[in-house]
Amino acid sequence: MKRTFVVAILYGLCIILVMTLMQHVNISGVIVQEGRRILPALDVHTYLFDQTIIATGHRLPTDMEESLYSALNSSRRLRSTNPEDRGEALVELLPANWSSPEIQPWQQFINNIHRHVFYSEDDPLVDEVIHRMKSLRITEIIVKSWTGTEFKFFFTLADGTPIIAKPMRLMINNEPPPNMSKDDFYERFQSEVAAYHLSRILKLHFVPPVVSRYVNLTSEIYQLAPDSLKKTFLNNTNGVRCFTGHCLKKCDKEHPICGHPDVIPVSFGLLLPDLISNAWIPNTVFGRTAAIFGKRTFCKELREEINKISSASRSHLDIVDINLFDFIQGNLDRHHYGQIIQFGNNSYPVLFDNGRGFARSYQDEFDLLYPMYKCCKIRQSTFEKLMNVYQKEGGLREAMRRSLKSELVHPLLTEDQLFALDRRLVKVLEVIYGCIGTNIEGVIINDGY
Ligand SMILES: Nc1ncnc2c1ncn2[C@@H]1O[C@H](COP(=O)(O)OP(=O)(O)OP(=O)(O)O)[C@@H](O)[C@H]1O
Ligand SMILES: [Mn+2]
Repeated sequence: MKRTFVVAILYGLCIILVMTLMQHVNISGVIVQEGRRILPALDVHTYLFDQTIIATGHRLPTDMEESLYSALNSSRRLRSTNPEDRGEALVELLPANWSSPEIQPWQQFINNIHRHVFYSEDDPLVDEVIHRMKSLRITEIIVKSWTGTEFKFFFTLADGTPIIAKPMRLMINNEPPPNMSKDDFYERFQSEVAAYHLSRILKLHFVPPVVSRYVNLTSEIYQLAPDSLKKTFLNNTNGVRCFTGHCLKKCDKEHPICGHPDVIPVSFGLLLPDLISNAWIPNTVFGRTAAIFGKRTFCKELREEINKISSASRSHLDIVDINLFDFIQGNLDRHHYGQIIQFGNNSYPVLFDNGRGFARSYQDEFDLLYPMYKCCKIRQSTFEKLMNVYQKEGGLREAMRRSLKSELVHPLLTEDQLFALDRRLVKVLEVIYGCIGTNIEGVIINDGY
């Protein structure tokens, strides 16, 4: 009897010991937080990566929030150790005529690109370039032999600013249905503009300036169009002006590009002429290959893939930035990593082609977060930027709404798309929270950028 009692006591003590240990030990390598509400790792995985589970919350639970603020404070100490290195300016690597005194703002913008800083948030030049892109007359329409898949215009504005322009194909509330492949859906000019605003709000400056404008297909396009483009204009029906243009996909009479009746909204992106090379991004980088999910060597393979794209030591953290940027805008179409030729493959990425962002506001593309979830590294400045936006009154959604007010075309996003932004920001922060645990320095990295 006495023996059974002792065994029972010992057994009970063992259970208490194991339970205490479990609170402190990160069994799965994913979540560690003493005394806080924790989801078991397996559930976190399902929660994050099962496409059918969509969080409805736009705020973090209070305990997670507190924990992230405290991680932010600790990580600020990491920051001061390594001041930002801009690297050399592009003007130093361009031919001498780029530094003549008469150059226009768009050329100054290009000159002022640095190896490690595309443009600075407070640079008045950016606003001047944008102002001109919105207001200057189109003086030339160029037909390019390389035009990607869908139709686009190439314009020169009155001060020489080169523009890559995508006309409206669909209203922004026309989202791809659940089972449609991304390649079968149209690009939307609204997404090009909104993605630029998003990059400015998040202060992840890798998207060149893009604005929206109304263009008259008769007076601004037909009058100036080269013959090859003019020939694709269709007969006016009830005054509605349509053309097909030339491109690989959807440039035929079944998919005409039409004005209302001859005015059409268009995105104007600043074209960086002869400055860009494009590296193909393999699927591993987006967590998009199901075969590697859960593989122990995932992060090693990811690093190898990234090294093939860029030799820059910053590139792993750049990829994390790109992925979370694409996750927040719901863009599954990132396939290239733009690099400034003059900097070789050692600089930040330049992200063009956001035409398939803001795609499914009702769905979150968790695959894109897989590399961050799995390798658990994020740049300190990015973490800080995300937290700053999270703390803003009205969140990312209101910041975006305010920013888009400066555009000439409305609406560029729907309410659902604006709401999705905060939901996804919260998801990104949850993944970071899951990574940090007690290992702030191992997860939040200050690489000086
Ligand atoms: N602002 C820019 N400055 C310089 N080059 C650009 C710019 N925007 C796009 N490009 C170049 O033009 C190519 C095609 O543009 P974009 O990717 O937007 O078209 P797309 O029709 O979506 O092409 P794809 O079908 O390949 O996705 C880009 O890969 C890039 O090389
Ligand atoms: Mn594209």
